[in-house]
Amino acid sequence: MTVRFTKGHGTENDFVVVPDLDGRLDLTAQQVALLADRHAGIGGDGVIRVVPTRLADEPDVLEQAGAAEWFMDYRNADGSLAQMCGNGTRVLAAWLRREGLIGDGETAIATRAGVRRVRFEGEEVVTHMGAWRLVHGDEVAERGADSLVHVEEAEEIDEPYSALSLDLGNPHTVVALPPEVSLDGLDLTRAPVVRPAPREGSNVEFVRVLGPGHLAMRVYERGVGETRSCGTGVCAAALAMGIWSGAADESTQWRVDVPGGSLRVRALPGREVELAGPAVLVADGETSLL
Ligand SMILES: N[C@@H](CCC[C@H](N)C(=O)O)C(=O)O
Repeated sequence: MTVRFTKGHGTENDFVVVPDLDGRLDLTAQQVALLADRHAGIGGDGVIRVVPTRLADEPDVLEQAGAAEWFMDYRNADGSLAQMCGNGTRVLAAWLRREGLIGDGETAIATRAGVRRVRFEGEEVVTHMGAWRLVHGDEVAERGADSLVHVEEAEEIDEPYSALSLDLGNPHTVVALPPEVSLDGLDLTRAPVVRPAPREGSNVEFVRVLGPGHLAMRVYERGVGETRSCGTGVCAAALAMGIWSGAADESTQWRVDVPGGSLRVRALPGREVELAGPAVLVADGETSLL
């Protein structure tokens, strides 16, 4: 079977966008992994199947059909499902606009984490990322943010870093690197170990403060490995920094530099957050699915 695809990226977090406008494409995990394979397939950190929300086969998504015409069916490169992808929402919106399926105004996109609103602002695309929450909220309030979650860079390195777990629709664990540890020097060829182990796994972000409201971040994405950017991860990193400094609930803004570029994060009142950055459509083609 042959499918149409577009390769796109947001700060070099890259995706294979596969339109499924009549909702007939039942992508298996193996097919996704092959599409995402950088040697044997098209290559990407994830695959985005674009499907009308009313044709989605997941009840929680179908419920969003009245609010959002299009569903971002996001899969990680290993074929696993993910609830949300911040960079993916911008690339999907750029693709929908180019295809004439949406206009220039704000659009709503259904995701497994609920509806996300996306708008175009000049060269940038801005996503309202919805509500965020602290995973260990009550304990953080009682015991402070530092001692609850630990991350080891890899299994055999036994110097854990203190971390904070946040839910952005998908799970994140953020480490503020101690000053003596080099962000560039981290070995992210293997998955960092999070303790206690989150039930559904976690994306892990390592962060360094570069200046007021300015961070640098590297990320190990669940279901992928190290990627050059992660939109939900950038939001989690900025918010964690805000929590550690006591400013996450205010209208604070951050610039977060990642290996693939730079993104802007704005904390909104009511524990919501917004992400802004580029979206690039690189190439179009056809490929066969085995
Ligand atoms: N890169 C994405 C997040 C993709 C999903 C993630 N790997 C997960 O499994 O939660 C982003 O830009 O947010």
